[in-house]
Amino acid sequence: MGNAMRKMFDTLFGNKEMRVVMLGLDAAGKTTILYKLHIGEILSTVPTIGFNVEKVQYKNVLFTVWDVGGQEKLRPLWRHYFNNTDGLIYVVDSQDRERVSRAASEFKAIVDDPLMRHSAILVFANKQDLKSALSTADVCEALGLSQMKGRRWHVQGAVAIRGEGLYEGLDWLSNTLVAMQRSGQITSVTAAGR
Ligand SMILES: Nc1nc2c(ncn2[C@@H]2O[C@H](COP(=O)(O)OP(=O)(O)OP(=O)(O)O)[C@@H](O)[C@H]2O)c(=O)[nH]1
Ligand SMILES: [Mg+2]
Repeated sequence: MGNAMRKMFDTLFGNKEMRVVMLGLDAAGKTTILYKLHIGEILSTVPTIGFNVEKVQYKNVLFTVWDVGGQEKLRPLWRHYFNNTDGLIYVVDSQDRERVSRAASEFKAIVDDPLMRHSAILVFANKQDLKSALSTADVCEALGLSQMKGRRWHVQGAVAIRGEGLYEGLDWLSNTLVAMQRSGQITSVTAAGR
């Protein structure tokens, strides 16, 4: 099907395409989440150097999900993925209590970036299977989500290695982005249009 035809079908049937960037500290579980959503399987992962990108269809939304490596030396590259992003998925390793404040400061830098100011924010409080994991409410508090004004956000507890919580999170993200766009709200900013 040609591009123009596809666009017409998409408009008729209400299909939407959304760009999502998935960030978080190294070993938070981002690549595990991406492939669980894309192929329905848990792959054994290695630390991501650079990025992975895959399409994920959920209901009538086709997400293009960018999963970017989270190691410290790679974090300055994150901002190169912000352009034209409708949704941020921020993944936190809930068991990594030592680095939760670092996870919070990196999160703040992302959501304060002018290119990300309209994006909907889904936080996965991942690794809830581990005994000493922070609760979803603790992760919410550590990231200062309640103090964020004028933003659409949601925290979802998850166990990526079992696929738990992932579709609940995507459900929120797709419903929120579709509702925002239907009501005329902007969800993304392009660098050129700043
Ligand atoms: N126990 C547990 N382990 C998990 C969970 N999700 C991911 N992991 C493990 O955490 C490790 C890191 O997962 P990745 O998906 O590679 O992490 P990442 O966020 O992509 O890391 P970078 O690519 O370095 O940024 C792997 O050994 C995963 O199996 C989870 O829900 N529970
Ligand atoms: Mg990775």
